[in-house]
Amino acid sequence: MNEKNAGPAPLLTARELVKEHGRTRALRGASVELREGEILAVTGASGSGKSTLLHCLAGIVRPDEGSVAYAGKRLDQLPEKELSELRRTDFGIVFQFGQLIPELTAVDNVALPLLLAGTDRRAARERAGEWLERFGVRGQEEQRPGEMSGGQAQRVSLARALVTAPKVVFADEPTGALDSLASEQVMAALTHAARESGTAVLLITHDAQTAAYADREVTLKDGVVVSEADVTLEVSR
Ligand SMILES: Nc1ncnc2c1ncn2[C@@H]1O[C@H](COP(=O)(O)OP(=O)(O)OP(=O)(O)O)[C@@H](O)[C@H]1O
Repeated sequence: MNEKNAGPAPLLTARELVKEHGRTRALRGASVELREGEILAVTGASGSGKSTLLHCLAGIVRPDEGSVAYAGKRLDQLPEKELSELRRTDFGIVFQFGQLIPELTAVDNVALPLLLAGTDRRAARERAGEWLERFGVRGQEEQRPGEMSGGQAQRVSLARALVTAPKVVFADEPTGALDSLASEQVMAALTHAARESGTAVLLITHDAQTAAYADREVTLKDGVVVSEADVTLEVSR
C-alpha cells in the first residue's frame, strides 16, 4: 500500500471484502479506501471484480465477508431502510449506458432525484437546468434520451448524479459506450464538476485515457487489489 502522511481523510473504506455470486468468487479479500474529494479509478481485466466492488461500496449489495465503512457507519450492517436513505442523500450513480428514463426530457430526468427528495417542481427544474448548463447540454433540455447523442445523454446522466450534491459519485464505465472525443468531454465535465463541489468519485474503467483523469488508481485482479498508485499523468483539468 502507498502510505501517505498528509492528505484528505478516508471517506469510504472497504476492508477484506469477499463476495460470491453463486459459485463464482467475485471478490476475495479486496480492500480499498476512497478519500474525501478524490477521484479514484478502479481498473482491472474483465471479470476481476470491479463492478462487484462498486456495488458493495455503494451499498447496493452486501459483502459476504469484510466491512464497508462510510462516514462512521458500517454500510454492510445498516438496515435496508437506512441504507437506501443514505444512498439517496449521499451517493450518486452513473452507469455505462446512462440509464435515463426514456419518456422524460433531459431536464425532467435531472430534476427527478430532487422531486423524490421533496423539492418543488419549479425549483427542481431550475436547478436541473443549471446542472445541464454546467455539463454543456442546456440546449438538450427538452429532448428525450433517444433524441440525443451518447455523449450528450451521458452528460445528462452525470448532471442527474450530481444534482443532489452527493458526497460520492460511483461511475461504472461511464465512457464505455462512447468514442474517444465524447469520452474526453464526459470525463472533463465529470472531473471539473466533482472538483468544484468536493465530490469524491469512484470510477471504474478499462480505458487508460479515462483513468488518467483520476488522482489515484487501484487495480484489481481475481477479486483482490494488486496495485495502488497516484496517477501522475496530467491531463487538462
Ligand atoms: N449477478 C451475478 N451472477 C453471477 N455471476 C456474477 C454476477 N455478477 C458478477 N458475476 C461474476 O463475478 C465475477 C466478477 O464480475 P464483475 O462484474 O464484478 O467484474 P468486472 O471486473 O466488473 O467485469 P467487467 O469489466 O467485465 O464488467 C465475474 O466472473 C462475473 O462473471
